[in-house]
Amino acid sequence: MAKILIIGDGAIGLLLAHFLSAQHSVSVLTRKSTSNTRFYSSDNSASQKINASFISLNELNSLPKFDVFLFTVKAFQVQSAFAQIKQFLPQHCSVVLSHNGMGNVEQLKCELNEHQALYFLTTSMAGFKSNQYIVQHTGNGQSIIGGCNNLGVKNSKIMADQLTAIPLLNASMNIEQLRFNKLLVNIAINPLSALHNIKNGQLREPQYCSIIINLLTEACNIAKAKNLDVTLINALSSAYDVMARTAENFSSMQQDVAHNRATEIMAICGYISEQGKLHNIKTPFNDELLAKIAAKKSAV
Ligand SMILES: NC(=O)C1=CN([C@@H]2O[C@H](COP(=O)(O)OP(=O)(O)OC[C@H]3O[C@@H](n4cnc5c(N)ncnc54)[C@H](OP(=O)(O)O)[C@@H]3O)[C@@H](O)[C@H]2O)C=CC1
Ligand SMILES: CC(C)(CO)C(=O)C(=O)O
Repeated sequence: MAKILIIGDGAIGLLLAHFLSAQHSVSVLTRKSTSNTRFYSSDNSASQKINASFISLNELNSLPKFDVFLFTVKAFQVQSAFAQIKQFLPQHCSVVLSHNGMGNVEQLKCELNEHQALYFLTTSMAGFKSNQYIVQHTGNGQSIIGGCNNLGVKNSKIMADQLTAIPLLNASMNIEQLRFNKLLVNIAINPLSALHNIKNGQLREPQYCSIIINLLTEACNIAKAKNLDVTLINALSSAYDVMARTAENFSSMQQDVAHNRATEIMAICGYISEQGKLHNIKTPFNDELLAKIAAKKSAV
């Protein structure tokens, strides 16, 4: 049984707390009340109490050391959350990041020692919070974990076994490729659904076809420059497949914009724009969408 600290009690943090607490001792770092009970709810069954301790930052000093630190905050919150937690990392531990979009891994790699393994967890499970203390589990999907530094790559299978309470979890030796594949889906769906205030399935209408092709063409040019194995036809096919499977859902970015919250646009189209500058590749469609979504709410 590992001692796991989940940083962030959002939808994904609560879903993972629910599943992992079946096999491990789980604490969840929250900025909200620590005394309220949190609940997990799914379509077919009654709500269940999440069997984890909810703690605030100033309680961390007095707790025994954790083995695993799992960051389930938004992409643009990782650096500040990590800065708060760094002093509590033991010499030997595992750090796991889980968010949509790119970024953060290179910065965190430099902050960890050779005994601190770094992993990335991508997940297609879906949930939302119906209030501050209840998570609704709305979709079952695969989760994949892969190592991001030497120790993480070496131990990725062991880590997947340790976190096997997460449904449909597998290990990958090429997590960067998988992250990029997920990025392509998010580029095709998130900003356009947010801009036009529509459900994912509505993006299959013909008027969105050319912009989706242009956005993904730019992203594929970046992937090639990074020697990743990506083709436009596969990127389009995955994006339209997810649109069909999540046709009735609003994307996370649509929900962020609708609730006037900061979005993850910098880690999605912003990443393509930034990499375009680095590799001298033009990315006008991603640049334009980045500007339009950033104008709605500053993400940083
Ligand atoms: N929800 C989903 O179905 C899916 C989400 N994802 C991705 O997973 C990531 C998390 O998503 P989601 O759970 O929906 O996002 P939320 O915004 O619901 O959760 C993030 C949580 O982190 C908390 N937080 C941020 N910074 C800190 C900090 N320094 N210390 C403590 N808590 C902190 C926030 O607290 P506060 O409320 O106080 O700001 C918030 O509760 C995102 O990248 C998302 O794109 C991926 C697949 C599916
Ligand atoms: C896969 C997709 C697009 C599902 O809505 C998603 O990851 C999101 O909304 O952020």
